[in-house]
Amino acid sequence: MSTAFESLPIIDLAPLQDPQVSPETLKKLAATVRHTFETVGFAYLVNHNVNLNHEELFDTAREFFALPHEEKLHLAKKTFVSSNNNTYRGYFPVQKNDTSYKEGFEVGSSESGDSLGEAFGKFNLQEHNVWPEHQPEFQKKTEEYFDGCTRLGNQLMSMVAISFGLEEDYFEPLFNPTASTLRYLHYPARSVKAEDSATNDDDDALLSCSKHTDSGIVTLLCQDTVGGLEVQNSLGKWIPAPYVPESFVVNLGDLMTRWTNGKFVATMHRVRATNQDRLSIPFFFEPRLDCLITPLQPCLENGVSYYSPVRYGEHVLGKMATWVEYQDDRETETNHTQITAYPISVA
Ligand SMILES: O=C(O)CCC(=O)C(=O)O
Ligand SMILES: [Fe+2]
Repeated sequence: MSTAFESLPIIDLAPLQDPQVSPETLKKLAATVRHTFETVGFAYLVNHNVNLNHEELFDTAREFFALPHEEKLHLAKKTFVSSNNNTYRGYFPVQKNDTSYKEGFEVGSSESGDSLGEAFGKFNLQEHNVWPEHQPEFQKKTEEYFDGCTRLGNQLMSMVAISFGLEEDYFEPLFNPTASTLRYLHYPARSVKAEDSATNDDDDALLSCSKHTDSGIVTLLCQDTVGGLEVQNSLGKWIPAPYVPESFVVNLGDLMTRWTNGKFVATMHRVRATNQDRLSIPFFFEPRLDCLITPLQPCLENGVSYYSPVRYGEHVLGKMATWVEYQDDRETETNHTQITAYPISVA
């Protein structure tokens, strides 16, 4: 059940980095993780084991978004450039009249291919990544970061397992191979005086990303120093989640609520517009495409399960129908090509 939190808790993962850690200490940490996931659904993670040099990571993101618009379009999903083959991975441009105001580039596991389970629908959820030409460093750094986030995602799921009295490695086979997505995001500066119809939330906040809950399991977000992320508490109040050095912001998606039979909360969040460009890099830690999400036994209430089982891949396809980056609408193609570029300053 969500609560009237006034700030995001900080979870110190140092015990996970200690090879001599005792089972009692792990249990204590697992209980903290569970409590946070049951009440706030959002936290900062510090002392994690991802080799995270924020400056370098954001330089990598900036390098991508600074590519010529035409080069980015070459990597765009088929929804935007019908002659391209990639349907699920790749670039999406800022869209006119969108309630969000962002461009992004998405990659999946380098182990994609046939190993994630069976294929689902007209979007190929297991297609190979596309990469900018002549930028081997970009691919290498992105893949390293993807692997680091995957390790951290697995560690968090082992804390969840311990907290419910399950085997520590209960979730591991369900996340291997993972259908996770790493998304580089660039929110161009947006001012109140913007010509295009800027999005305002019901409290009149000008937004760059409209309010939503994430759809999957666990999100690990790395954000730059600009700020703007806000998280809604149980009273409806928006609580800022500013940059904390070398941390991740962790939050849960709707499927985690389902998996825990309603115990863990997928908390609403949004991004306020600023007059500066903002970069963020969410990593959506997801299971195998064929993983069946059935409420966990220890989460049942007197044996009662409140949610029917759903397969991860099918759930994603259902959600995609509502995501603007996947609207199969020829109008969209015309719309976005009117937007020639959103230059980003390269530091
Ligand atoms: O950019 C952010 O801070 C949040 C992004 C987000 O919520 C999302 O992509 O789901
Ligand atoms: Fe989100």
